[in-house]
Amino acid sequence: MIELNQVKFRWPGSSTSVIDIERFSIEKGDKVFLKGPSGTGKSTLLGLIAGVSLPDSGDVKVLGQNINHIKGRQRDHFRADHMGYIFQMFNLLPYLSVTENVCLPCHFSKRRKNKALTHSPSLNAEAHRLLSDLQLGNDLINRPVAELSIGQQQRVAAARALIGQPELVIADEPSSALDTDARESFINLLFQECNREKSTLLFVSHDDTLSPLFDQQIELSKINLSSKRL
Ligand SMILES: Nc1ncnc2c1ncn2[C@@H]1O[C@H](COP(=O)(O)OP(=O)(O)OP(=O)(O)O)[C@@H](O)[C@H]1O
Repeated sequence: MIELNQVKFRWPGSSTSVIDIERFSIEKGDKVFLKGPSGTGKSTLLGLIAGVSLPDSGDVKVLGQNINHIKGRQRDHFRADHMGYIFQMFNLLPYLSVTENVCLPCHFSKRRKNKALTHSPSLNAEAHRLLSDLQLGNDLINRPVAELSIGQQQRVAAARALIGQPELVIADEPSSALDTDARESFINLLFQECNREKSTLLFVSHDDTLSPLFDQQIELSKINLSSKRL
């Protein structure tokens, strides 16, 4: 599902690479918990895997496709078709409603739209199914997303990543603003949706109590030569 070879990445203006990974791979269907101290490059690595950032050298392959060799717009399409991304800052569109935000990936990807429609009679119905499983009340679904609490926005971001069952779900600190009960239903839904289509889950968190739930736990410093130099 994911294969990195000799990948180096340096942020503009920085004198050293934040990512320096010789080899790293994740099998299809695996649920992987990625951890490491703050500022060591976890979000940067997720951005490279999603093709949001491009490495200075090396290969990043997702589903056998070398994504740093795909041109800009095609890369955006590839991401929309195959990946659901829960960003640390959510990246929701504040002027759209909750339902509109969740359905958004299906407007960029026919593949995701068709998959969503195999589960529910309409995109809105599928969005509402996911939101209801995430315990987000019906009264909120038509509200502008900016009016929601941070924990509620986090669940909208999760539903948006899961709609249309992408093969790869990338989650960057997705449960940090949730209380214990909401966190449990959040993780359950994430696993249930990923199991349904054998989606791969790459989950970054500082909450170590969640790590035993995953198939694999990876400490970034173990694979990243740059962390070892810090
Ligand atoms: N857009 C950017 N421009 C320049 N430097 C950046 C940018 N984003 C991150 N960095 C730098 O890259 C390093 C790694 O940051 P990153 O966000 O990947 O760490 P992280 O492990 O995800 O941290 P946290 O656990 O706090 O979210 C940091 O030194 C950070 O300052």
